[in-house]
Amino acid sequence: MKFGIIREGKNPPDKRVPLSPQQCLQLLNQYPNLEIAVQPSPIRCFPDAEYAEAGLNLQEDLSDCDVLLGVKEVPVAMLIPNKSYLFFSHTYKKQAYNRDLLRAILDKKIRLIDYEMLKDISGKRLLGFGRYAGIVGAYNGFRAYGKLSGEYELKAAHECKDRRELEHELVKVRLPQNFRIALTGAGKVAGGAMEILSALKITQVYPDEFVREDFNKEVVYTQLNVQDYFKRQDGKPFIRKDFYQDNQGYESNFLPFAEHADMYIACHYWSEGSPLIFSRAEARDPRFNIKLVADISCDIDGPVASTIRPSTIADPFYAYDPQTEKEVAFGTSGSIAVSAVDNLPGELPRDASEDFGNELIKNIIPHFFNGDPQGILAKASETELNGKLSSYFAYLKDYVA
Ligand SMILES: NC(=O)c1ccc[n+]([C@@H]2O[C@H](COP(=O)([O-])OP(=O)(O)OC[C@H]3O[C@@H](n4cnc5c(N)ncnc54)[C@H](O)[C@@H]3O)[C@@H](O)[C@H]2O)c1
Repeated sequence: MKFGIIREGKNPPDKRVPLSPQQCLQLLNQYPNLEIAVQPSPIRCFPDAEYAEAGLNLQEDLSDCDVLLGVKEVPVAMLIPNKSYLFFSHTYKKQAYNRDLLRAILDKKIRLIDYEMLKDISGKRLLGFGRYAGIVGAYNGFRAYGKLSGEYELKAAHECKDRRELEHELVKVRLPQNFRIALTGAGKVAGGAMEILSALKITQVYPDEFVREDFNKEVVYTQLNVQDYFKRQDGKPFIRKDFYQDNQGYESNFLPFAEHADMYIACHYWSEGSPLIFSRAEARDPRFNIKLVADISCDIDGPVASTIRPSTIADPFYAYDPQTEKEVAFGTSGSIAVSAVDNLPGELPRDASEDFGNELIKNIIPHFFNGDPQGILAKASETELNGKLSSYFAYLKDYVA
């Protein structure tokens, strides 16, 4: 079997890779029947020279490969017919902007395995860039706080060579006594963000303690899950499974936490129809105390009222005025500072890529060699080599018609 690592073709260019040079070598050692070719690229975070130095073949034409691996959507003109591809296609929710891409994939008889659809038997996603989104997003939150307070200045994450340098920057962070942080979510993004909180040695407390206790001037944070920031409208106990099955009949329970928090790090997943976490009206409530939101989830005009637009790596911060419901200059009195970069892993592309590659090697690649007994690859294949949608994605028929 021959794998090919494709050059990213989407604009703006993405520097991330699915496998680093060392990870390619690890795979070649592990699977004697495997070959790997790398398409040259001027923009990768691991330059061509590093792949070449590792002894890997750089080749422009990947038509002799069986499986092609990328990161972002592959432009239609770059698709090679009759191959298996792995990348993030953003098509499973029938996203209109990628309809022509999926049509072309069917037309060219390509098997598309979408990274986002690779799940274990319990339905948990097996790989993604979420952890590094959490790491960089939380870091950006503390960078924003330094600017807001004028107490310290952190280097931008994308100017740090790697995660080590980024963590080293954290020694500059100075927070006031009694500073309190609320964090929503319990997935990979939250895990990454909590790595930064733990590097800062910030103490975690239970949600009920967070709203009740005095922490004797200690800086603390609390992690809130759906049952903490939402409640049932009928007052009955919250059962997570029921909420995931049907999100109607719930409302926000976030205000008690917003009343006791100075900073909010949003790491939840949010689905259409779920309650808002805090509304525009709640942001105006005199009890609402949050001054800074690091919104890693980054749903625009969604559950976090202050996230009115995404920000960029080059210009990551803005502010929201709850009274006028408009954007104002960062630092404006009475406003909520916002950090809402929507491509966070791109700020630390080497570390994020290595983390992704490790999960790919551990959780996915073995199934190319073991007959895929649990159907992990099969269930993530939106299309087949015969030019048809797979049975798992038959619901996309009207989308590609
Ligand atoms: N800004 C970026 O660059 C970036 C990068 C990667 C991921 N993300 C976003 O971060 C978010 C979290 O990603 P993840 O992989 O940790 O997600 P996940 O699927 O693991 O879910 C995270 C948590 O969200 C909560 N949750 C689940 N369903 C919910 C609902 N309907 N309403 C409210 N809360 C719910 C639960 O606590 C769950 O543990 C996603 O929205 C993802 O798109 C952003």
